[in-house]
Amino acid sequence: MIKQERMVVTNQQEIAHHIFELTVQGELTGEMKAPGQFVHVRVADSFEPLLRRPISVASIDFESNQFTMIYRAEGRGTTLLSEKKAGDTVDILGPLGNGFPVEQAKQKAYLIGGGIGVPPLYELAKELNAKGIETVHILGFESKGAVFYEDKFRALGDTHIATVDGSHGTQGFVTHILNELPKDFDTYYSCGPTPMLEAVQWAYPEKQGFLSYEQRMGCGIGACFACVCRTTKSETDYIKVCSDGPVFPAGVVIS
Ligand SMILES: Cc1cc2nc3c(=O)[nH]c(=O)nc-3n(C[C@H](O)[C@H](O)[C@H](O)COP(=O)(O)OP(=O)(O)OC[C@H]3O[C@@H](n4cnc5c(N)ncnc54)[C@H](O)[C@@H]3O)c2cc1C
Ligand code: FES
Repeated sequence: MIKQERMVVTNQQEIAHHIFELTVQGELTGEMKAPGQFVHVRVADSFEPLLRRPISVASIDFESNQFTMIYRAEGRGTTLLSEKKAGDTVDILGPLGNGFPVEQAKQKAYLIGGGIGVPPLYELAKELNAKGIETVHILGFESKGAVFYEDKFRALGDTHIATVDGSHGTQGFVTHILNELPKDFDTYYSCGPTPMLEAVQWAYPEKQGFLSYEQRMGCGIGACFACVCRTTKSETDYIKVCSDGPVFPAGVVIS
């Protein structure tokens, strides 16, 4: 069930350049169903900025009723959010959308992420590992200073890093790493910039894949049509990324 709750900040820290890890506590956590779901965050108590910011759930701890988000503070809203301290409260609406289908992987999965698309793959990796699925993580960032959670992913499986400027790991994009890796997996999951999702789909036309799309949002609950995309089904068929997605099987969304 979707809830709106003033959740309590239990921790906030900068874990890479302009990248913040924010953990909050409250009953809304208990409603989360799948990795890849997101929440809609009211970044300030003032009238402005009015629109909530969509942020993915990066990690869930049901025992302590806490979940963690990882976000890049770049615009006005996320910069305001980065000023929250432990003990403050944040107005959160969620959980929203449909996440990654964990049950679809059989033995081995590739998790492919780019930039701020990496966070939801962490909870996904945890849940797949808990089910005995081997995960390989292929993660792309701008530069060494923007890399986060490398050790946490390594603790869960084979992890490969690409940076655009070559300051860490392989120079280039995740696709440079994919070209070198065997195709011995049954399912891939991906989240990141749309051109990256397109490239991943092209790389594995024969594999089962699930992609998480990012789209500008208004309501976040399927009521305003701000986030519609066309689909491959027909000229007139549309989906709403917020409520039908953000995760879709490969080959469904025309981006
Ligand atoms: C389903 C989903 C999950 C996301 N998960 C994460 C995450 O885990 N970590 C993270 O850092 N970012 C994530 N994003 C992107 C994040 O929502 C934007 O970076 C953020 O809204 C920008 O807000 P701002 O205040 O920094 O920028 P501003 O420029 O002040 O934003 C102005 C308006 O544009 C919208 N907007 C700007 N950029 C984006 C964008 N890329 N996607 C959607 N709306 C945008 C804002 O929501 C706001 O309404 C996600 C987006 C979606 C749709
Ligand atoms: S954001 Fe309103 S319908 Fe998707």
